[in-house]
Amino acid sequence: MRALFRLFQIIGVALRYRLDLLLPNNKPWWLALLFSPLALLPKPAATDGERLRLSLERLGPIFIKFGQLLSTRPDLVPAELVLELRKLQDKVPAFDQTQLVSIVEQALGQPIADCFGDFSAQPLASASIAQVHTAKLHTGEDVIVKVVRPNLLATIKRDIALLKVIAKLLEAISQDGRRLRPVEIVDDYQITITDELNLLREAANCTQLRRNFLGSKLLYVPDVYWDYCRENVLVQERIYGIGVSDLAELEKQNTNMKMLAERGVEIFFTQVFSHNFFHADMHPGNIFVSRKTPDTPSYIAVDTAIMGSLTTEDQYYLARNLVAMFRRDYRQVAQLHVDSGWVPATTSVAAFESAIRTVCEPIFEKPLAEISFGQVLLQLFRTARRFNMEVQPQLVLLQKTLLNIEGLGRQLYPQLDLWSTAHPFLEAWLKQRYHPKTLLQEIKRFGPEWLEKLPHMPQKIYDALGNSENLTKQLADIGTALAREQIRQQQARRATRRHRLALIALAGAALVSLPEARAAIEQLNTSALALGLLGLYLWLVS
Ligand SMILES: Nc1ncnc2c1ncn2[C@@H]1O[C@H](COP(=O)(O)OP(=O)(O)OP(=O)(O)O)[C@@H](O)[C@H]1O
Repeated sequence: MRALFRLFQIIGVALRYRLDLLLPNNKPWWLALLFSPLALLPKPAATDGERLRLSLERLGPIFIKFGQLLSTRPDLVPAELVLELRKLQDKVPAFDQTQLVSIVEQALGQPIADCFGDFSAQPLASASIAQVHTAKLHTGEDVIVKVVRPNLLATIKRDIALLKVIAKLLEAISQDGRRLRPVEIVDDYQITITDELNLLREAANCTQLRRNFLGSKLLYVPDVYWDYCRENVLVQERIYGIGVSDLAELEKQNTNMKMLAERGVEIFFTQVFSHNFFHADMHPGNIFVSRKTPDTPSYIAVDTAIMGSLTTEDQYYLARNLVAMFRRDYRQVAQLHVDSGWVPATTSVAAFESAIRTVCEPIFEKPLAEISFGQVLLQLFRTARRFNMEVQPQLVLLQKTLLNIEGLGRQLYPQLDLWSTAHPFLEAWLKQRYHPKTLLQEIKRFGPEWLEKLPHMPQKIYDALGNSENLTKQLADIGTALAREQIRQQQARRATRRHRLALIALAGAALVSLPEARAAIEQLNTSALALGLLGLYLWLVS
């Protein structure tokens, strides 16, 4: 019942903001008929993007977050909508204080005062999924307490189910709608938002990221207090950095902006290639700059809910692709896409190469400091999609993060030359991958596993041979059935021909035995007779 009410609410908002005008032009007749009365209404003054943003804001946090996700998919969503959706803010009112206390106490199984010395009921931040409070542990450490909003799961489930219905409808009504891949976007969203609900997952990601950068000059990750972490409560060391978008404050302490921007890029590539574990929600609200050593500045990252990692193969192909792209070796880029299996093996490498060249040449004509790495990848994936590249969620996540990092870096230091920072890193990584030392390490790493499997190998080979024998037999059976069917069809064709021959012979005998018919035949000229005989012959053999 609630879902039905919500559906009507969504339809009401969609009509109010004339979202029907956003639908593709080639909609089916019944839908056009359904919307035809709306044509009588005056044309709205606001742009498509503005109306979409306002309607999402009206539908609440789950839709706002969905809009934010859409804004990170310029590979699918038109640029005008992306710009407008980026304005979506999910700052929502804090939830009731008594509810807050009861959630924390229930989760931790003890009164708040027993855990924290100084718990602030006033949130430091309040977003759609969770809100963050400050506190002090009895041992003296300053911490933040992140608490998931109550009753969120049911709301998310209901809203996502409705979003899926809308997405399926959009896919069903037109080809343009399908091209936007709405179902895929909603699925992606479902995974992201459900992951964000589980703070134990975020805590585990945080611990791993912290370990990866322990002792690093580039990035600091706050510690997690595991004793106080539950699925809906996270307690973490409080950090006191400068927000990365607070340029005035950064300038005030004479931060080395060039180094800061370059270190951002270095962190990204270290995470993707050295650790294979990257922070995939790098928006400015989650990144801080340490107040220590402004001449060699370092970052602090929070909110590790969304992390990405690639398969070893994707890591390798990505590195080679980036290097080939920047050498403008489009043939190799196309070939790598085929070799990696990102596009089907049947793809014409020449046609793909030409398409990549068409989109990339205008980008590479610019000076290096103006080239957007993220845009290059975006254009590449867009082109690859036309060649049936399967969507690789982790690669999309990576490309989105790269766009974020780049945007951030250029804000700090507009002349940032990403390629000069990234290139040596990628070349070194590729070289190191084939270094005998690395191979030895791999053997050491996987050696015990291989040894473990070795005694079972003869049995496995025997089974595989058995399976292949079965397969051969099955193929032989299929072959026999096909041959039988062929023989049956041949026999049927022969029988038809015999019947037709008999029919012609009978008709001929009848014609010859009738004097009138004989006279008529004699009247026919040779070409008509030849044509008739040819017709009879074709009928016979058809
Ligand atoms: N360890 C911390 N120390 C100090 N401030 C923090 C810490 N963690 C989070 N914050 C503050 O709280 C804000 C929200 O935290 P966080 O991003 O983890 O929550 P969120 O609900 O996922 O928000 P959003 O959806 O906007 O990313 C951060 O932008 C930051 O200002």
